Amino acid sequence: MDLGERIQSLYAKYGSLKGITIELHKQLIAVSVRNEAASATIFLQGAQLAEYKRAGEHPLIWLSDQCDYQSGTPLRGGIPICWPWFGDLSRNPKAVKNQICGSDQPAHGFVRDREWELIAVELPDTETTRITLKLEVAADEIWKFPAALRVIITVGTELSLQFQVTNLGAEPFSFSHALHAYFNIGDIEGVRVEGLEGYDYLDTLDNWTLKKSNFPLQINAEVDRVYPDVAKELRITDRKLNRTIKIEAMNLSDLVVWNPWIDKSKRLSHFGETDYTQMLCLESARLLDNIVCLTANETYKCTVRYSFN
Ligand SMILES: O=P(O)(O)OC[C@H]1O[C@@H](O)[C@H](O)[C@@H](O)[C@@H]1O
Repeated sequence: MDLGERIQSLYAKYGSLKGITIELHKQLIAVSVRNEAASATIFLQGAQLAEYKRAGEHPLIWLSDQCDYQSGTPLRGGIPICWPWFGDLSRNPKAVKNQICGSDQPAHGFVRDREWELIAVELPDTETTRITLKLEVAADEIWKFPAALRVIITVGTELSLQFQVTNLGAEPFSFSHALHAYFNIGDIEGVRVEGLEGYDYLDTLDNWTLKKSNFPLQINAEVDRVYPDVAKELRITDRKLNRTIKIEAMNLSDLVVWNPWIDKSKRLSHFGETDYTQMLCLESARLLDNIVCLTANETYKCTVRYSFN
């Protein structure tokens, strides 16, 4: 099916549902959701939630103005799904690395730029819309294990994402992964991340040295950290937007905190030089000692709830 036919078929299936619009952003198809509580935009490529906004409020999720909406290029911002490895493949445990053929792979796995299928749109009440996307991954030259992935996005007074993986083959496989959320913030110098105090982290900018967080985290330089086994509930307090964002992760033990600051911003794709002041990534993840191993027919599920007040 070409792009036009795909849009037509999605429109025929879901276009008459209240608050649902099928959109084309240059080369990419998105489903736009609007209900009494909130609005959101979800791209089929990568099952990537790109926007979420509660009615009358500032957007919760940051999306770059410089996205080019081209097939094969993940959008900068939103909540990319990183799977079956997170970050640099060479930094993943052997169980993940050894499954991947070819070491010269892009960061964050290969499902960010795959076309997912929209399989359900549900409207349980006037303030809630639930969107389900699915991707079947076949054994190929990079990855040898058939798997079914699902992302269930609930748009309402809060936003939630459930990620599921089922092993469809006979062999077990392992993966790391993350829901790489970019939060929209008023000004990076006025935010604090609370809930990490007392936890250890690996400072990837200092040769992965193990360090301890003693205070709520304030960001005034480049940050790229992996926190293994963190609290299930974290908060971002944002002085400028006068709000507190709550992140509740279920079955996701780890967290990555990332802000590129000034120099790295200049090297990033689709990222303006001062965009680092408006975003902060808190990425709920399963990494390092907490990677997931699935045997035949087994299903893994995790959920993150994002809310603010
Ligand atoms: O440019 P990408 O592949 O989307 O990655 C962005 C960032 O993603 C973060 O998760 C990593 O910790 C950073 O090191 C990385 O730069």
